This record gives sequence, C-alpha cells and structure tokens, in this order.
Amino acid sequence: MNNFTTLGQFIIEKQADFPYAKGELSRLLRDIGIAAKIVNREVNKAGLMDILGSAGNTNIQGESQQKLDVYANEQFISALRSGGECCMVASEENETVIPIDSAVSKSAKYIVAIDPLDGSSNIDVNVPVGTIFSIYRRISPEGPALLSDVLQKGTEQVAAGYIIYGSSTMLVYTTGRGVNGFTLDPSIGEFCLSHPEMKIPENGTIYSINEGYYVHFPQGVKSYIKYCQVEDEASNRPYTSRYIGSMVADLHRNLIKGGIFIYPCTAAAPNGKLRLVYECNPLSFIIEQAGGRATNGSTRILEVEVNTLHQRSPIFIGSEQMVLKAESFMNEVFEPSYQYTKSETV
Ligand SMILES: O=P(O)(O)OC[C@H]1O[C@](O)(COP(=O)(O)O)[C@@H](O)[C@@H]1O
Ligand SMILES: [Mg+2]
Ligand SMILES: [Mg+2]
Repeated sequence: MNNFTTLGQFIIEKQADFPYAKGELSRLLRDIGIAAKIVNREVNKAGLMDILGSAGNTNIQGESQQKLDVYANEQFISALRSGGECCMVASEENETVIPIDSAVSKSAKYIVAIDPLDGSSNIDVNVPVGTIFSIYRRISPEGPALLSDVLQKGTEQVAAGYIIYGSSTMLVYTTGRGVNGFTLDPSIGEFCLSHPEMKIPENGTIYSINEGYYVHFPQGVKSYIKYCQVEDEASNRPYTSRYIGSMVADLHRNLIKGGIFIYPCTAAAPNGKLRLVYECNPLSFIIEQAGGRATNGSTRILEVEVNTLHQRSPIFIGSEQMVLKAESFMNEVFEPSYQYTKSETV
C-alpha cells in the first residue's frame, strides 16, 4: 500500500495556508502536473518514438528547435488552456505571449511563464532534461491579459517550480512557503511527496560552469574558478566540477548536495545566455525559498527589472556562502594583467 502524500493531496492541504484561496492556484498546479506526466511518458521512451532530433526550425532564441521542445510546449499549453485557470502563457518556444481566452478561462487570473523543455542539447543523449514554470497573478484589470502581466519582477511570483526527467521524474515547487519535492510513481501515475521542505546546504564543494568558455569569462569569474581549484584543506578545496548542461539538473543536484551554478556574461553574450522570465526567476525563487542565494553577480535576480519577454541575465545561484564568495570576486577590481596566485586566499 503506497502511503505517500500525492501532489494533489498536498496542494489541497496547503491551500489552508491561504485563507482567501478558492482553489484556482491548486487547480493550475494540478494542470501542470498532468502535462508533466504526459511529457514524461514521451521522454522515457523517446528513442522508440519519432521524437528525437531537430524539428527543423529555429526558435526566437536563434536555437534549432528540437522535436521534444515542440511536443512539450504543445502539451503544457493545451493543459493550461483546458484547465481554465490560466489567462496567458509565455513560452521560451514562442516569440510572443499566448493569450488563453477560451470560455473556461475568461475569469482566469494566473499567468504562466514556461521553459517547456530545459536542457535541449541533452535530449538525444539520454541525459536528464527538465521543464521550468513560473506563475504570476495578473495585474491588468478584466479583459484580455497584457504583456505587462508577464513582465513582472521575480519578487511577484506566486509560485514556481521545475520538473526533472531523470533516473526518476520529480516535480519540485514553491508557493513562497518553502520548497517540496515529489517523485513520480509510475505504478500509480502519481507524484508523491518524497522530499519535504528541501533546504540547500549553506555551503558546498561543487561548482558548475561551462569552462569551455573560460577565456571569454570576466576576470572575476576566472578568478573564482581558480579559487575553487586551489588546494586548501581548511575550506575543502579544490571543489569538484560538475556540469550536466541542463540547468534544471545542475540546480537540482546543487539544491540537494550544496554547490554553485554560474552562467556568466561573456564578451559575445553581455547578458549571458539564460532567460530571466522562465529560467532565472523561477529557479531563483526556489533556491531562495530553500535558503540559498541567486544574483546576477551583484543584484538579486528577483529584483532585476523585466523589460522584454526573452530577456537574458547572467546568474550566480546556489549555496549562499558560495554565491557570496563568487560575488566578492565579481566586485573586485583587477589589474589588466592580473594572475591568480596560490597565496591569495580570500
Ligand atoms: O551549452 P551551454 O552554453 O553550456 O548552455 C547550457 C545551458 O543552456 C540550456 O540548455 C538552455 O536551456 P534550453 O535548453 O531550455 O534552451 C540550459 O539548460 C543549460 O544550463
Ligand atoms: Mg532552458
Ligand atoms: Mg527550453
């Protein structure tokens, strides 16, 4: 007998925390859970389905869209459309926002921003991928929702979460009262509470960054990487380098084990690569709710002004002490020909 608390039961239980709740957010989270199960079913047998490889077109990011990007996008949008609690979707895969004005969602008050498939470069090679979602309450009065309803600061999120399609499939989310993780039990087709009240360790020994771009990184990032690699028993260095290349998977590991994930700006990408609205903001809300820290090297990600739908941002996210340390390097003034030396322990 499975005596786990299912996601549905947990959401209903937690609804009591919100005295004025009418169940709309609960139903919206339920709809996201349903789409996640459908996408999980395809991911799990992707090799057998005609769902690997490129979809043959380029998305607004200038990236080649994968078939699974398109499939996941369609599944989440249709679940949100038929669920009736969402009035607008913003997706990584769509250039503009998608108003949901079906009859059922006329009075819907929630906006969902989504990265339907995160880690697209890993789809074909059976490495964990994910889905990231962020939920806002609309701010515009009645009638069709507006772009401004999506361009709210990360601090205005009412909920955020991710699904990781890995050796097991998990859904991790927050509504601003801590972070809880649910594992999908395929035998009953339910997400079950497996990781209650997740907390990220205050410090860690894992750093996660694509060092292949090292020469293009700002001096502060280069120096922090060198700092991580220096022998220093007292501070458990050298740290371990881990980089999966799926942001959801790299963050999930660090959330559990402690660590820092960095995707900085580079000369070619002065705002970095990752998108503020549907990658950085939702994952920063989760990490902060788990006791961690998330900045763009100086400013809290959740406080960053959102001006455009696909706006990018550098991100330093993870265990608080590690992010603070990385920031101290970012804010240090370096001589042009600066060389990091072993004795310079900070
Ligand atoms: O290959 P790079 O430049 O290291 O980028 C990897 C990063 O890009 C992403 O794949 C971007 O997300 P999408 O796959 O959703 O476009 C992140 O998941 C990952 O952290
Ligand atoms: Mg992504
Ligand atoms: Mg994506």
